[in-house]
Amino acid sequence: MAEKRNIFLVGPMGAGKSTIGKHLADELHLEFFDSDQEIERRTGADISWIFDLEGEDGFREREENIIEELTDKQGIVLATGGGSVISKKIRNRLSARGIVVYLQTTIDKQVARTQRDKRRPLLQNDEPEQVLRDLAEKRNPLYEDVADYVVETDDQSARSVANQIINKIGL
Ligand SMILES: Nc1ncnc2c1ncn2[C@@H]1O[C@H](COP(=O)(O)OP(=O)(O)OP(=O)(O)O)[C@@H](O)[C@H]1O
Ligand SMILES: O=C(O)C1=C[C@@H](O)[C@@H](O)[C@H](O)C1
Ligand SMILES: [Mg+2]
Repeated sequence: MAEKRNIFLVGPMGAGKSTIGKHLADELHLEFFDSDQEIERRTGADISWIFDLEGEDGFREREENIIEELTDKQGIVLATGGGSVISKKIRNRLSARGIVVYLQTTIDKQVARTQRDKRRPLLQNDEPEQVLRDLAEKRNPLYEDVADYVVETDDQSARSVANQIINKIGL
């Protein structure tokens, strides 16, 4: 990958972007970033708090800025926020600056993987499964549109998904 030295992970909440991204960066000796964690680190506020204070629009603006900045780097693995692809600007930026891998999963797995932690404001309601279905309907075409590679994550450990990505990309 002479001209494209970054790997960007996209996909819905619970697909494993943050977890798999760390394994991938370790294996490839690349630097790891996570847009959600970077926003939290810089603001000193967790994502739910940012949603409360600034609304989703405020969060999306921060997300766009941070992804623009991080994608200026070379030699990174970036786990993006699950909703970041709704921005055309972000999709274009990801495509231009690296290899984009869409981590796919089923709604059932998403529910199982996200139900225990309270970090995701969009799922803090009585019908998280329905929310995930509605988001999938809107966003799956966007993940597909931006992806160079699609990898299914349901029946493998995070570490083996990372290895599968490495094999697929041919690194
Ligand atoms: N392939 C996998 N097999 C089993 N568990 C997994 C797998 N991938 C991720 N997990 C677990 O699922 C949970 C959610 O994963 P993670 O936080 O990496 O998702 P994410 O895609 O980054 O979500 P978000 O968009 O909300 O940041 C974590 O507890 C993680 O350990
Ligand atoms: O799918 C989404 O819209 C989100 C996913 C998470 O990564 C966070 O960016 C936030 O909880 C919103
Ligand atoms: Mg994450």
